Amino acid sequence: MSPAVWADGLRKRYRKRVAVDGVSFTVGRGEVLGLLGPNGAGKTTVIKMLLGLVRPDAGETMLLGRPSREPRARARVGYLPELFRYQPWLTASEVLRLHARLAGTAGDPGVLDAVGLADRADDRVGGFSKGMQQRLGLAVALVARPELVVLDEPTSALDPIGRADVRDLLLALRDKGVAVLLNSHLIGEVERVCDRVVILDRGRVAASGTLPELLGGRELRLHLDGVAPAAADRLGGTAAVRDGDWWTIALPDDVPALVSDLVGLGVRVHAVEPGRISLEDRLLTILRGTR
Ligand SMILES: Nc1ncnc2c1ncn2[C@@H]1O[C@H](COP(=O)(O)OP(=O)(O)OP(=O)(O)O)[C@@H](O)[C@H]1O
Repeated sequence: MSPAVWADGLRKRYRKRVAVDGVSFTVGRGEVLGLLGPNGAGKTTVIKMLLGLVRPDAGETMLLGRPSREPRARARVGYLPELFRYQPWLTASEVLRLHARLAGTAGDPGVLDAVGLADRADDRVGGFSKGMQQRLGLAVALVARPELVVLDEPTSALDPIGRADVRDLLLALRDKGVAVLLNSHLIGEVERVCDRVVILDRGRVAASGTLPELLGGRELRLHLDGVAPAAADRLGGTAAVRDGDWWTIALPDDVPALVSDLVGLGVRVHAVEPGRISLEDRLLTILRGTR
């Protein structure tokens, strides 16, 4: 089956400013991909090129196996834009009916419930709080039962419970085989739900990979006591980071040999575990390294 998103060599320049400079990536069916990067990195421009809302200067995009410019490709795609407003005089269910009709489907009657707005179905959107508008935006993105959902900052206005609800919603979509492209500055949220991450910086892909590829397996944490200078040398000397009885070192090739050497040097080894840095730390390292 063709991937949900296929983007190859995307470029976009606004006057003299290069916004996107050769970006390629894919989103598999049923995969949740996070797009991360600092302000102005080009994330929204990439999303708009994918959806045919901005014309790329170069590069190609396919959605669900069809060129993005074909309306039939976009019919199976749900989109929550970063900035949006619905007609304030319509009720929530009228907004949804309108969008279902525009998509040419009967619409999914369960979406208001899924976003926690079932009890506000007949209220006018003009009286909704920001977070409620964002929930409605999510419902609009989902109403036509899409195979791909593109969400640009879906939780910026949501309270912590709302964010947790959206996380559950995204995981449920993935379980149904729906692909999700998520643009969010909330790194913790991306870390919790995304299978893979693409990090953009100044219009280019600075790094990409699965979370284990980006975060895991590079460090080892050890809980030790009785570390004499010889043992500290074996741990890497000044390269080892010590926090009380916990030591963090670069992952050695042979962990059992290290442990046995430490024991031989009189160290008591209480715990040895893979060190996993946070996505936030990794992101900062990558972005600082590319500047
Ligand atoms: N319509 C436009 N006209 C001129 N420049 C634009 C336009 N849209 C985006 N840009 C420029 O392109 C660059 C990338 O912007 P974009 O909105 O894609 O970034 P972003 O990664 O989504 O940022 P943020 O995290 O702040 O939303 C920025 O330098 C921006 O000023």
